Amino acid sequence: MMTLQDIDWEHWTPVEDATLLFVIRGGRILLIHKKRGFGAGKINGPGGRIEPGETPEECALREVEEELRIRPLNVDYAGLLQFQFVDGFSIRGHVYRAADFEGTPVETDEAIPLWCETDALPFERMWADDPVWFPHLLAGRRFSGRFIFEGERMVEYRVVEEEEEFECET
Ligand SMILES: COc1nc(N)nc2c1ncn2[C@H]1C[C@H](O)[C@@H](COP(=O)(O)OP(=O)(O)OP(=O)(O)O)O1
Repeated sequence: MMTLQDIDWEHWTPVEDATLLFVIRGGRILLIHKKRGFGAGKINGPGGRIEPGETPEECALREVEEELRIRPLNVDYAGLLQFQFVDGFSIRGHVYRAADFEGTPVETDEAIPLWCETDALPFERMWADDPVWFPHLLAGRRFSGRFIFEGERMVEYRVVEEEEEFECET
């Protein structure tokens, strides 16, 4: 079975680059029930794949607007997630948090909005990696994580807190 140590992470290039953006306000976090795309059927943050010519932050804002019709405000970079699947697929997630937003979240073709208390998250309906990095996200810390997945099963992971300056180029 593939392990974290089998991968040269410094030279690792993902098949896909994607984003996640979490609005966290007043003890609640805005999640979505994902209707299509990778991870359809799960609860996740709004987000999606980065398009050519787009920065990760531009993608994060575009995806939230497309999926929930809101505009996040006071956005800051939160972390980086590197997912390697044993079948060869890989995806890198650039994670952002926002302290506020304009508009009203609505259901779209892509997502159903879901406000959750930050101390009662529905991890059983989320990706298996989420419980290991959400504590950093919710605490306002920067983090990075490396993960091996076999299908939807998380085989191994390493998540660390990062310095403020840490950010990744695509
Ligand atoms: C493997 O673990 C993962 N955990 C979490 N929390 N989120 C993940 C994981 N793997 C991928 N993601 C996220 C990253 C992106 O937000 C989406 C994938 O992008 P998606 O397929 O939704 O991309 P779109 O461009 O929106 O695609 P469609 O236009 O076809 O909907 O999953």
